[in-house]
Order: sequence, then C-alpha cells, then structure tokens
Amino acid sequence: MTISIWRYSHLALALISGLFLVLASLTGIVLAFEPMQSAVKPYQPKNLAEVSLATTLKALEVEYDEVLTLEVDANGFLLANVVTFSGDSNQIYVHPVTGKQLGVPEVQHPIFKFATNLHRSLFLKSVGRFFVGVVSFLLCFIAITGLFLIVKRQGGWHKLFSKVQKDYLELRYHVVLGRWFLIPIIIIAASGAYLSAERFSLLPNARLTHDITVSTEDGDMGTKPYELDIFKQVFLNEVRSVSFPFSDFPEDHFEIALADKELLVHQYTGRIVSEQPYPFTFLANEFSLALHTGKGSIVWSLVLLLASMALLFFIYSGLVMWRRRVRNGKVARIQNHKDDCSHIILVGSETGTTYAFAECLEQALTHAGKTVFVSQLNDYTSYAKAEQLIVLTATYGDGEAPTNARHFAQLLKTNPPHHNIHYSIVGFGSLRYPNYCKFAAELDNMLQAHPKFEPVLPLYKVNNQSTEAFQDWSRKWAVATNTALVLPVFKQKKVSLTSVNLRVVSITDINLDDTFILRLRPSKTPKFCSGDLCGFTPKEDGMMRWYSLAKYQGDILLSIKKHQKGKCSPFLSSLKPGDMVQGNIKKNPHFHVPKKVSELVCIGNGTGIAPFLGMFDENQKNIPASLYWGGRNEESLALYAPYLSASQASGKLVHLRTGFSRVATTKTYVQHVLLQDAEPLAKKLESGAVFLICGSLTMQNEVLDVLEDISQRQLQQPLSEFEQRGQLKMDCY
Ligand SMILES: Cc1cc2nc3c(=O)[nH]c(=O)nc-3n(C[C@H](O)[C@H](O)[C@H](O)COP(=O)(O)O)c2cc1C
Repeated sequence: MTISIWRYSHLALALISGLFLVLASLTGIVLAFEPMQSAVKPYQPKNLAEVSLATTLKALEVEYDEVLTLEVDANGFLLANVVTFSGDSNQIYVHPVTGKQLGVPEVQHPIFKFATNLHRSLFLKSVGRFFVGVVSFLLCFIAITGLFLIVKRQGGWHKLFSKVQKDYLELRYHVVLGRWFLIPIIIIAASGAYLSAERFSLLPNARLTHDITVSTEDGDMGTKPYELDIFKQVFLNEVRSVSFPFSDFPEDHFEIALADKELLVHQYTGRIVSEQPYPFTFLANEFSLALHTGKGSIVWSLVLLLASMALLFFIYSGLVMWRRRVRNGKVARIQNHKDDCSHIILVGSETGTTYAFAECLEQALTHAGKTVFVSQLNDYTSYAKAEQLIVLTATYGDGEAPTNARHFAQLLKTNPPHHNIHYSIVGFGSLRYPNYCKFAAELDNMLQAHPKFEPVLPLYKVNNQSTEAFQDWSRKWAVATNTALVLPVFKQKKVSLTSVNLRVVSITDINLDDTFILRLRPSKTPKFCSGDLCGFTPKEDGMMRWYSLAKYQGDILLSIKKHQKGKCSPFLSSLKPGDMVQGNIKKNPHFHVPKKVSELVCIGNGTGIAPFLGMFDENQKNIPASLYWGGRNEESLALYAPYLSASQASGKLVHLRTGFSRVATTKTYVQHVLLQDAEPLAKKLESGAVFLICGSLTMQNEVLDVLEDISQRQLQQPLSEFEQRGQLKMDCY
C-alpha cells in the first residue's frame, strides 16, 4: 500500500509546483555560475589563518586616511570601506598584509540580477517570494518522497547504489540521477524554504543586541589599535567584519563580528566591553544562505549547478513516466466491449512496461482472428464470452501486487465466472528481488484453486522484461491453445553491429540431435568475446538469426541446431570448409566472463554449451571452472567432447557434470544434476563464484528455481542477493 501513497504524493506535489520548479531550476543553473565567477578572482594572496587582525589594521592605517569597515567575504577576500588621503571614499578589496588595493567589487551582471529576481520572487515582490517559499517547501517533500521510492525500488538503503534495473531511458535515469542528486536537492529546497520562512519573519528573531552601560574608562587616547593584545590574538580567518569606532570618544567601540560571536572592544584599552554569541537562527540563516547560493565554494556551486540541471531532467522524465502510466491505463477504453470478447488480457503493472507486452499480445491475437479485451486486474469483472484469460502481472514492494491489481482477489470472490475459463499467467519480475514474481505465483495459486478456471500452461516467469522470454511463452501458449499466434517484433534498441567476412574452417557432421559445430575465421580481427552473438541474414526473409558464439583460438565457434523448415540453419549446415559467409557480431557484455572472478559455474543445455567452450579455452589463469550440461545422451555430448577434453587436460575445466534425458527411464535434466550438487554449489555461490546460464528459456526457469531453492535452504539467503552482486549471468532464448 505504502508505495502507491508515496508515488501519488510525489506526483501530485510535482504537478502542483512543476512550472515554478522549471523556472527555479533554470535560474538556479544561471546563478550557480555567479559564485564560481567570483571565487576565481585573485583577491586572496595570503592564508588568512596566518595574518592577525593587528597586522591588517596597521597596514591599513599606513595606506588610508580612515577606515570605516572591514569585511572578510565568503571567498575570503578582504573588503574595506576606506577614505583615501585625497579624501575619496571607496569600497575596495585590500591585501591583508600590505593593505594595498587589489581590486574593486564588480556590479552584479544584469543576467545574474535578472536571474536572482526571477529566482527569488518571480518579479512579483512579496507575493512571488511567498510562492517561491511554498514551492521550496514542496520540493523538499517531492525529493524526500522520490528518495523513498528509489530506496524501495533498489531494495533498501544498503542497496541504494547497486545496479539499477533495466527500464526505459527516462525511468532508468530518473533513478540513476536521483541517487546522486536527491540529497543535494533536498538541501537546496530545505535551505530555500528556511530563507523564505526567515524573510517572512516566521522564525525567531535572529538579530543580536548588546547590553552595555556607558563606559567610564578612558584609556590612553594615543594607543593604536594594532598595539592592543586583542587584535594581535585574533586572526583574519575567524573574522567576519570589523566596524571601526565612529569617533575618538572612548565610548565608541570597535564592533568585531567573529565566526560565532560579536564583540564590542574598547578602542584604547582593548577590553571586551560586551560579548554576545550569535543566536542559532542567525547561524542557521547564514548556513542556509551558503548552502543555497554556493557562495564561497566552487565545489558546492558546481554541485548546485548539476543538481539544478538534474531537477530539469527529473521534471521532464517524471512527465514522460506519468504520461506512459496514464496512457497505459487507458488501454481498456478504446477497444472492444468486454462481453463480446473471447480473449481477456488483464494487466498488473506499476510503472507501465507490462502494458507494452499486453499490447503486443493483443495485436497478435487480433491478427489471429480473436476478439480481445485488455484491462487491468483491478477492473476484473464478469466476461460473458470469455474462453481464455491471460494475466500479465508485475510484482512490487516485497512481493506485493502492483497498485492496479490489489483488488483482484476481492473482485474474483464477488464476480465468480458463470462458465469455465482457461487461464495462463505470465509473471513479470526481476531476479534482483527476493520475492521473484511472487504476486503472479499467488494469483496462479488462487486460480488453480478456483473451480471455474483451468490452467493452459504452468506459471511462466519473465525476468527483467525479457522479450525473448515473452516470445517463448507465446510460442508455448500458441501450441497449447492451437492458435496461430505470431507476436509482432518488439522495438529493439539500436545496437552497433560489426559486419565480418567469415571463412569456414571446419564443419562437423550433423549428429542425432540435428546439431553441428561450425568453425569460422574472420577475415579481419574484430574485437569479440565468448558470449557475444554472431548473426546471419538468410536471403529468403532478410531477418537476422543470432547464435551465441565461442571465441576459440581466435576463431568463432558456433553450435547450431538444424531446423528442417528453418531458413538460416539449413543454409549454414550446407557450408563447406573454405566457403565464405557474411556475418555480424553483436556485443553481449552482460554475458561475458567478468575480469575479476574467483570461480566459474557454467550451466546450459543443448547448443547453449557453445559460449562455454570458448570461455574454458580462454581460461588462461586456470580459474576453477565447472560445467553442468543437459542433453539427450552421451552421443549428444560427443559433438563437444574434443573441446571439453582439451580444456580438462589443461586444467581449464575442472568439473564436468551431465544430465541425459533420453538414457534411463527417468529423465535427468540439468536442474536435477544441480540439485544433486546442492551443497558444493551453495559453497561456490557463497564464495563469490559467477554462475553463467545459457540455453533454452525453459531450462533457465527450471535452473533458477533450483538455484533459488539451494540458496534459500543452504545459505538462508534469496538468490537475488547473488544476482545483485553480479554472480548470475544469463543468456537464454
Ligand atoms: C520498487 C520495485 C519493487 C519490485 N519488487 C519486485 C519483487 O518483489 N519481485 C519481483 O519479481 N520483481 C519486483 N520488481 C520488478 C518489477 O516487477 C518488474 O520490473 C516489472 O517488469 C515491472 O513491470 P511494470 O513496469 O509493468 O510495473 C520490483 C520493481 C520495483 C521498481
């Protein structure tokens, strides 16, 4: 529940203050340059901690006829109001030791003046200041709610800076930048709100008053200030300002503002006539001003500049995210009537990405001649002609329902279907979270227990919005329901491909699994790695097919299953040594062996073994490596035996475990073999070994269930802990 409250508060506050925030961040960007520009001036030639006030006062007496005030500004520059011997009154920067003039304060540049006015009051004087104050206050809450949401999303404070989940650009960078800039934004907003509150006298009086009785002490009127001990003991780095006595009368004093207190000092005796510490509100005001403006610190000004820019990005990306969510929520309103449809798709989604899958499925089903109705789980009702119910749902919080799916269980009770309906559930989740697809699993249990619902397929889990996994589920669903379902191609991110001419070095015979190994030598040496992908485009349909590659002694090694009716694999199987073929290489960095790794556990089935053959061959440091592989029988393994034996002989592969599904009466799959090795595998997980999984998506899901089980039972930790540490890498199809 809480996550949606935070999300709606965050959105509502941002919408209310959006326009003001745009202005504030734009002007904030401009204003951040002002302190940077001042701070680089050469007006601080000496370390102030080494110069006593007496030294400066003496130098000033020599240089000027009279000094009225002396101020040490935020940059540590000495600004003095002096009267020269020729009678001119000047405000100048002076050298702390020689008293000589170093420069004059510049008039504020019109751009900064304009930006300051706009930033402070929108040119609306007190009314504007009031609005700006309120917006600062709101911004504080927006940033706090935002930070809370990010912490939730990342799985706790301790994981704030761990890997950010894959999502569309605006959402991803809302999170990535939020982690860095929300704290500075909270500081900017809180200090801005404080300054406004101070300005509108909402805080206790910060002014300081001295309670002095008229001094009767005269002292020696010939005494020079720099001869007094007090001025010899105070150094410039402690001083804010000095006001010189108005006249020679002993009852006029030096007013010295130090970092934390103000002193009145007798001008002839040096006695401290009054000493008052600054009230907290005064210091807080000063601190807020420094934090809000960046005065005196180039580094902080730079942080303010970047935070203002980030704020603009948050406004933009927040709007994009909101629009996506609103648009996705409206899907149901622009389509068929619910009671006319045979296929009902219900979506549970928090950030909207699951709707893209629902739209794809809707298109494909419509194309297959079905009448489709798409809605959200919270709108579940009766569906007069429903034959198939397909639920696509994310999981949120700690394994909870997304906001738009919370009422489904209740609605199901109040609207039980009148006829039997087939159902399938696809859970969208992420292995980074301990409760992977938990809500989908709960729904599955709920429907399984319901007398009117009949499952078409077991629950299918999709990790990190994998389009391949969803395609895989759709193929299975199409077979199970005998539907001619072809999903439209998902929009792919642009990736850089390297086109290469490849010469066939060798090609094996096709084995009993219709599988063969193709060894190709690139004409030039493109940079590639085992785990990258090699693609071919058959002329017939112009669609690229990708194969996971092994880099084997500089060549590309592919394990290919020949599909009789396929377009690409039959062509590749017909190649002869010496033939040339045009291919493409696509980087697949998430499936590379990490540079620093203590141990490797490779798990795969069928042709998924290919990248591992290269990884073992490249294992120059003999990092302990194991292979768990599932195939039909020994003969299936024979295809890879020469490569595996060579790696075993050289210590690059130390542990080989296989599971065969067509040997004994009981089928042994790779996940069963993993279960047999639960204890050693748990130890490997614990000691930081990297687990790589390659092969079919069905195998991947089974293997993940087994690994989750091992991790929970043996280590009392969810598998997500290891996923987040980068110990789990997958490339399944
Ligand atoms: C704050 C947050 C919490 C999440 N919690 C879980 C979780 O407990 N289990 C899980 O499998 N996935 C979890 N996920 C991942 C989402 O379910 C997954 O990214 C899903 O594809 C998002 O779909 P949507 O964009 O339609 O909401 C979480 C994501 C976020 C941002």
